[in-house]
Amino acid sequence: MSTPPAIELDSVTVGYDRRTVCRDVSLRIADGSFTVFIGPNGCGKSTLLRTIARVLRPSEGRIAVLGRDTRAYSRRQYARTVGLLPQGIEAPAGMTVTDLVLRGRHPHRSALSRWTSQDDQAVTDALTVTGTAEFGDRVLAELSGGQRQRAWLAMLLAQDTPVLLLDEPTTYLDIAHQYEVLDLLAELHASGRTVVAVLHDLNQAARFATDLVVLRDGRITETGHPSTVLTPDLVADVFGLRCRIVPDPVTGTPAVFPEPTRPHPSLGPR
Ligand SMILES: Nc1ncnc2c1ncn2[C@@H]1O[C@H](COP(=O)(O)OP(=O)(O)OP(=O)(O)O)[C@@H](O)[C@H]1O
Repeated sequence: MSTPPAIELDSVTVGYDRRTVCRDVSLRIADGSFTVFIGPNGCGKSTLLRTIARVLRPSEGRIAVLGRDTRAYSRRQYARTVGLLPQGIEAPAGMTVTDLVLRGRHPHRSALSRWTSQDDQAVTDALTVTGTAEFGDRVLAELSGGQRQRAWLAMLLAQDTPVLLLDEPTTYLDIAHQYEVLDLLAELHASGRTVVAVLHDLNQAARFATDLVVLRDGRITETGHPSTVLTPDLVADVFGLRCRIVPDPVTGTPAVFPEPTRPHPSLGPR
C-alpha cells in the first residue's frame, strides 16, 4: 500500500468572517517532503498554513493529515501530530524560555502522568540545538526578536511532531541564525519529518525545499521542484519582478537576481 500524503487539501475554501481568502484549494504534500509556500504579501500563505494547523476552519472542503480527516483528531492527538510556529505570537507575561519550551511537552502528557526522562531529554535537546540553553532562565519579553524566535522554535521542537508547520521561521534572525534554523529544518526533514514552511527569500526556498507551492490571490498557481518552478517568467508573473536566475554557486539550486526596478546610476550601462 502506498503511503498517504502527509497533508491533503481537497477543495478547501477559507477566510475571515465573510471575506474569503483561499478558494477551492486542492493540494497534496508528500510525507517526508520539505515544502515551502511562496507568493506575494497577502496572497494567503499564512491563512493556508493556519488552516492546516486547525487554527482556522475551512468553510468548504476537507483536510487530511497522515491519511486521517483533521476533524477526526482530538486536540491532544493533533498537537502530537502537527506543530505550528506561527507569526508574531506573544508569550504570557513573565514566562521564561525554559517555561515556554516545557510547554511543548504538554500534548505528550495527561493530567496525571509524571514528567519522564523522555520529556527531560526532549526539552534539553530542543534548548541545545536552538542555542537557547544559554538564556533559558531569561524572561521572553526581555529578549531580542531573534532570541525569542529561537525560543519559540525550541518549543516546537520539544513538541516533537512528525509534521512541522513554520510561518516565516527566519523572521528577526541575522543571516547566520537564518541558515542555522534552515539547516536544522533540513536535518529534521532528513530524519523523516514533513516540514512545511512559508519563506519570503526565494533563494532560501529553492535551496531547502523539495517542493515549492506558489500562491497568488488565494490560489495555487504552480507546484513542483524548485528547479522547474522557479523561472524568470514565474517571478515576473507572480511577483511582478524582472530577474535573472543562475545556479547558486554553493548548491546549484536556482538563485534569483532581480533587475533594477528603476534606473540606478551606480549600475552603469549593461
Ligand atoms: N485575522 C484576519 N482577519 C481578517 N483578514 C485577515 C486576517 N489575517 C489575514 N487577513 C487577510 O487575509 C489575506 C491573506 O493574508 P495572509 O496573512 O494569509 O497572507 P500572506 O500571504 O501570509 O501574507 P504576508 O506575506 O504579508 O505574510 C490578506 O488580505 C489579509 O489582509
